[in-house]
Amino acid sequence: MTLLESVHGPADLKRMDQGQLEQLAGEIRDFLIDRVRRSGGHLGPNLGVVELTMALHRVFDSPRDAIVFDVGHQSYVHKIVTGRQDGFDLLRQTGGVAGYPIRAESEHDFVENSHASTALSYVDGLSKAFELAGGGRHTVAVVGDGALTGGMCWEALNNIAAEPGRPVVIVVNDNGRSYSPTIGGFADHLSSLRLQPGYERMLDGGRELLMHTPVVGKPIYAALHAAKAGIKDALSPQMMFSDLGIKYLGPVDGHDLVALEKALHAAKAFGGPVIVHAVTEKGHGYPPAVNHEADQMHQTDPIDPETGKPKPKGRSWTSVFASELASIGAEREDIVAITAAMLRSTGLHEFAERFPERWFDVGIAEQHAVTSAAGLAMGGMHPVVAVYSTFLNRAFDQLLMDVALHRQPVTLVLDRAGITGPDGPSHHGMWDLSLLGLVPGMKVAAPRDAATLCEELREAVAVSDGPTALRFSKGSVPDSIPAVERTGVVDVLRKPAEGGDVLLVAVGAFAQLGLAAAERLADQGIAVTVVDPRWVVPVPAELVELAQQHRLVVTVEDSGRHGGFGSALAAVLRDAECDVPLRDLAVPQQFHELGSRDEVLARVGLTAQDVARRVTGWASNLLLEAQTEAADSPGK
Ligand SMILES: Cc1ncc(C[n+]2csc(CCOP(=O)(O)OP(=O)(O)O)c2C)c(N)n1
Ligand SMILES: CC(=O)[C@@H](O)[C@H](O)COP(=O)(O)O
Ligand SMILES: [Mg+2]
Repeated sequence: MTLLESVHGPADLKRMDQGQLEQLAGEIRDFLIDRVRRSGGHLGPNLGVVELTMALHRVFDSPRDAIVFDVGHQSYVHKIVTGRQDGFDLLRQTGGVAGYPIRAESEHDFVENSHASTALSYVDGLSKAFELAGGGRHTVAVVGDGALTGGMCWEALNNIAAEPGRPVVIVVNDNGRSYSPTIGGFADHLSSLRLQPGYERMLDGGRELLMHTPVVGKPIYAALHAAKAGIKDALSPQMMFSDLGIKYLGPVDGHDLVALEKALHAAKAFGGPVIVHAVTEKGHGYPPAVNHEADQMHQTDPIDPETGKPKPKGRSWTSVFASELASIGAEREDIVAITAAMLRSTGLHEFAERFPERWFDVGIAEQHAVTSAAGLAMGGMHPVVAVYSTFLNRAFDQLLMDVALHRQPVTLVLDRAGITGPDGPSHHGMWDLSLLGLVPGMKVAAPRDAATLCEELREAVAVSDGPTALRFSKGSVPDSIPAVERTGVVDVLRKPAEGGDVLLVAVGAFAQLGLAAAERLADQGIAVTVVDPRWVVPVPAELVELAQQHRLVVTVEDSGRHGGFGSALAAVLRDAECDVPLRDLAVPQQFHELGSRDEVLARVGLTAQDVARRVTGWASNLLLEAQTEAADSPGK
């Protein structure tokens, strides 16, 4: 039996001696590499927190003490040492362990939301609750250097610093990277501290210095800023803002179990808010991850055991966007690009390589990204802000009041729109259409293939009097789904010779699904016209006339039903006094349990077969009614 097989909970860790712990760390790394190569997942981040997580579970008493992981993508080790090794055979899959903490999985898990920069707010609240309940419980936030660039962290720090008596431990997991190298003034100071010669000297012999390092106050980077002048000045007492009460311990070698445990015990004993600055390496212990040039295997797809590489995938929506934006950038100097710490995964890297002065990485700070874009637009630029759909949620007010209210020409490119899959319910891009439909002056396009993505992107950046957005899915993109004709902005993809009974309006990536359902329905004698609206906010007026030419309108969309395209079209038909019945098929407005994109879509009935079955039911009733009417009034 391996040591790892003997670990069923944190208590097993606490019994181990130093030699066993070192051996266990190696076994956990081997376990991670084996399972994540098979399933895909966040290999780099988790290899970087093996020792840190082991030390946390030895020093603190989870779940009595709450350990909260920011984002949560780096919680695999936490799961491994809290009795869930077996679930890794189906990591991030139905029936296995999720790739993020899940409360229903374990009492050791607190936060399921994968949106960054929330952990400090959670521990602020948890620590208040623990104190109100009598105290005696610690709260620990594990927050990455990337997550620390998010504004919520600073809001939380401001509150945590206000109460020096609360036992809040903030472990900064500083590996210098988000997806790409972490940016920003604070990150610079962290890295300057991490890279100062003095840091190495401290590591070698000055451990007691770490334990008695005086306080650093808010803003932390002000004290770290002094690090640029040399490590000794930065840590000298007069530099610290002790009156603000956040003690700073570090930097600590995040792969040295002894140093980590010393620092964490010191933090635990302190009894007030304290930061432990752990310096780690993403991918640590696995050279293919450490040396991975793009993002140190932040996120890997399943690796083919034969080739040792991820299975080849088709051309992605993201790659089509990446090359088209770079082309547009060559034609227009006013086009600038903004990423929130996800340059490559949102496809802005090609633009950035070609126009190094015209792109900005703002850190994991979507709110700032959108309002900064409004400023860039006011200054004469046309910003393109590329974010995953789900992360736009937190920048809604900035879009509404900083961009749209001022009618500024900002283009949002929402990647991973719709059901995404293995990253769970907080990652699905199912809220954007409901939110964007609320914004006066907003224009939203939903391309159906590579050709319409390029076309609609160009149409979007041509708009100069308000915000525009494109939304497209995760994964492979169809090259071209041709239209048989275009009516205004609406593309007709399928037109029955003798006129249609049903008008099927298929939004964006669901064009293929709509066409497949229409084929099934044709086999049953139901004539279906399939159209792609292309621009879905506001609803194209052409759809009213098209609806009036049919007995039934059905909409299919890969977005939340509440406030989605179908409900917006229904309102437009009502306002036009068009009484053709409409049925809207969309993602049910709920949090969808872990599963692949196809599994989740099948669960909610968004497959060609399900759509055809439901349309058959509706159409048959309508046709029956029509026949009955005809029989009841012959000669009419
Ligand atoms: C609000 C938000 N924006 C973007 C992301 C995508 N994202 C997931 S992990 C990550 C990088 C996190 O970096 P860091 O906190 O340093 O953790 P590390 O991966 O280095 O351990 C990003 C940007 C997110 N989860 N939440
Ligand atoms: C944790 C996080 O937000 C991302 O790393 C997430 O895993 C999305 O991954 P994809 O880029 O594969 O959609
Ligand atoms: Mg990091």
